[in-house]
Amino acid sequence: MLTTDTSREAEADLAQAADGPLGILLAEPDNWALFLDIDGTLIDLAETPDGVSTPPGLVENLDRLSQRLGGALALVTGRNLPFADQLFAPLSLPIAGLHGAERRRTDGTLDLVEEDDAFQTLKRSLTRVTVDWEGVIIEDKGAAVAAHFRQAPQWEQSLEAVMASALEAAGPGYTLQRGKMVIEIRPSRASKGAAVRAFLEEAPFAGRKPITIGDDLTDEAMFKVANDLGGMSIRVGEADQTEAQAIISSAVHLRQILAQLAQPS
Ligand SMILES: O=P(O)(O)OC[C@H]1O[C@H](O[C@H]2O[C@H](CO)[C@@H](O)[C@H](O)[C@H]2O)[C@H](O)[C@@H](O)[C@@H]1O
Ligand SMILES: [Mg+2]
Repeated sequence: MLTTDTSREAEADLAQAADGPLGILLAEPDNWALFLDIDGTLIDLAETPDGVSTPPGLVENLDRLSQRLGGALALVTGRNLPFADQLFAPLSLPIAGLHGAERRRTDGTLDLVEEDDAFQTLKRSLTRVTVDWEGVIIEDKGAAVAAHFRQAPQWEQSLEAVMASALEAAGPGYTLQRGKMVIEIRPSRASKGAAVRAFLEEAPFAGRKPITIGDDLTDEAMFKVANDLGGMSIRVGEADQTEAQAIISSAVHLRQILAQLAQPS
């Protein structure tokens, strides 16, 4: 029974869940691994980075689905690990954070990035330079930093210039990452695609084909990996250009499909 969004479109999505692109998870749960982006995919976008919330039932459904897949379900996000973890507590799923640069494996071991003094100085300087730019938010994620302009699109060009010169100061270990109303500097050592490949070398992901689901530019790297490995790539929401093989219309609809897939059979 649907508890939210009873539109015809949503019901059609639900009816198609078993027959649609994700129905394969029910048919062959031992053959597939699921890699899920967070913002704009599992949870709805909000005006500010801290303004997001986890919809009721999502944690329980992810837990059930993970069990159904023998644990082969991982989050792959631009967030840092502590923020993502508090969104899905008490679950502690395998996860790649900072766009793939950091990982927590299924066995709980961590692969983290140390931020150095120079990067801390750079983040402080970004905050100082933009302090009077009303609506701009600098999100400190440890070894990555995001400059948000969702509430202040008039600052986009200025932020592009500031982030470009900050990237030069950060040096070759970092790269620029564009996203929805955001410009980020993140470690260049791994992408979301590389994180998916790394998970696929480890139990319980090894030997399975990946299904990657995301909504933004950063997710294109994991779409490409899924396509290259004979898996499946799904974009949430329409995009002018994407490597994804299929589209799911919104995060709401994806959650409804996941809820159905998570139901006991
Ligand atoms: O890879 P994701 O899990 O999708 O994370 C990507 C970025 O998401 C967050 O920013 C985006 O969501 C915010 C909250 O809805 C929104 O206000 C912002 O405009 C979006 O760009 C997050 O703040 C970033 O750190 C993530 O990298
Ligand atoms: Mg996203």
